[in-house]
Amino acid sequence: MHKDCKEILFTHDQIVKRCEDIGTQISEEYKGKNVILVGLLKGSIPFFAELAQHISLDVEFDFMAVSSYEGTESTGNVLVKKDISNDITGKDIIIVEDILDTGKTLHTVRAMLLEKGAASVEIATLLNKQERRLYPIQAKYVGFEIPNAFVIGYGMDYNENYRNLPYVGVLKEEVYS
Ligand SMILES: O=P(O)(O)OC[C@H]1O[C@H](OP(=O)(O)OP(=O)(O)O)[C@H](O)[C@@H]1O
Ligand code: HPA
Ligand SMILES: [Mg+2]
Repeated sequence: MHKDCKEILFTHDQIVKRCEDIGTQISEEYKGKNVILVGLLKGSIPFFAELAQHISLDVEFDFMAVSSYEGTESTGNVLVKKDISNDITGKDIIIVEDILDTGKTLHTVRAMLLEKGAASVEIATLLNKQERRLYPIQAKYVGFEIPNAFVIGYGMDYNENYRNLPYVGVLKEEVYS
């Protein structure tokens, strides 16, 4: 375990198993539809890559780069650094995200994709931190519910570090306090 990690919440094996479950569910629920998976960079990369391999449908990939966090706090400004590149008019979108925390990011991005003419926009998130929610937004697919702690690994960072850890863990408070 990394020295800055207080405890491991979910191992790599547990995450892969949830990706299998969610991938199977999506494959059944979207049968016959043209789905576009929209990954939010950077945090979603490992979850996106694993989940996509368990979806047995023809799917398109697209990506947005959005960020709003400095350290452990949201700035409240969702900055779009890269927008999607495909036409999504009339398409069924699943946003693939690492974590749903205050909900500001997904609330903002979902509205943007609907504004561009998507037929439907649902959310698949690896983690849901319900206790911190400030915006009315819900994920259709959730890997795991987590308590109110700052987590790292499997794509998630603190000041751009720890994204490459193969597990999800809690960051030691002494690292950021
Ligand atoms: O629900 P919220 O409070 O909006 O928090 C969730 C968002 O915060 C993180 O992104 P971040 O801004 O850190 O960008 P990153 O993916 O590049 O790390 C995370 O990847 C989510 O997109
Ligand atoms: O707990 C978190 N960890 C990493 N990034 C985040 N973005 C929102 N919440 C978190
Ligand atoms: Mg981040």
